[in-house]
Amino acid sequence: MQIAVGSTNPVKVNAVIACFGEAVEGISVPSGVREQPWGDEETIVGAKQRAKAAMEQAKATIGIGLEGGVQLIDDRLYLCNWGALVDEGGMEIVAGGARLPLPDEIKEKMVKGEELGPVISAFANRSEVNKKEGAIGIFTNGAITRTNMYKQIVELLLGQYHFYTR
Ligand SMILES: O=P(O)(O)OP(=O)(O)OP(=O)(O)OC[C@H]1O[C@@H](n2cnc3c(O)ncnc32)[C@H](O)[C@@H]1O
Ligand SMILES: [Mg+2]
Repeated sequence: MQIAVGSTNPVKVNAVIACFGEAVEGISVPSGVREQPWGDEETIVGAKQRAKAAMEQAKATIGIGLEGGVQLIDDRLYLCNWGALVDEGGMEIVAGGARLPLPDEIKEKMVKGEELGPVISAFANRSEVNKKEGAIGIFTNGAITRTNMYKQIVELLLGQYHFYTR
C-alpha cells in the first residue's frame, strides 16, 4: 500500500509515518483554499483537496490531507485543524483535531490578514514554529506538539477507515 500525504511539512509527514508502518510519501500539492483557512468549512475543504491531489499525483492507494486553520468562536480565535483520508475506491473519511484559544494579540494580527505561522514565530521569537512544535506546542508548554495533534487526527482517520471497510 502506498500512502501519499499532501504536504512536505515534516510535522504532517511524520504524523502519518507514525501511524502507517508503510511507504509514506509527502508531496507538495495545492490545498485549493487560502494559505490561511478560516473556519471549519474552509479547513475541511483544504484537507480533502490535499488528500485527493496527493493520491492522484503520487498514484497512491491512499491520500491523506492535513490542514491547519483558525476559527472565531464568540470573540476568541481558536486553532482549528482537520484531516481527510481518501482511497482509490472513492472512500472519503474526515476527522478533526484538538482546539484551544489563542491570545488576543495573535487574534488582532490574524484579523488583519496575517498567516498564523509567521505570527506565532514572531510571538515565540523562534523560526518556523509551524514546522516544529506548532502553535499548540507553544501554548501547551510543549505538552502536545503539532505532530502529536496531527498524529491523533491520522489515528481517527485510520480507525474510521478500518471500521467502514471492515
Ligand atoms: O506546507 P504546508 O502543508 O502548507 O504546512 P503549513 O505549516 O503551511 O500548514 P497549513 O497550510 O495547514 O496551515 C495554514 C497556516 O496556518 C499556520 N498554522 C496552522 N497551524 C499552526 C500551528 O500549530 N503552528 C503554527 N502555524 C500554524 C501555517 O503555518 C499556515 O500559515
Ligand atoms: Mg500552508
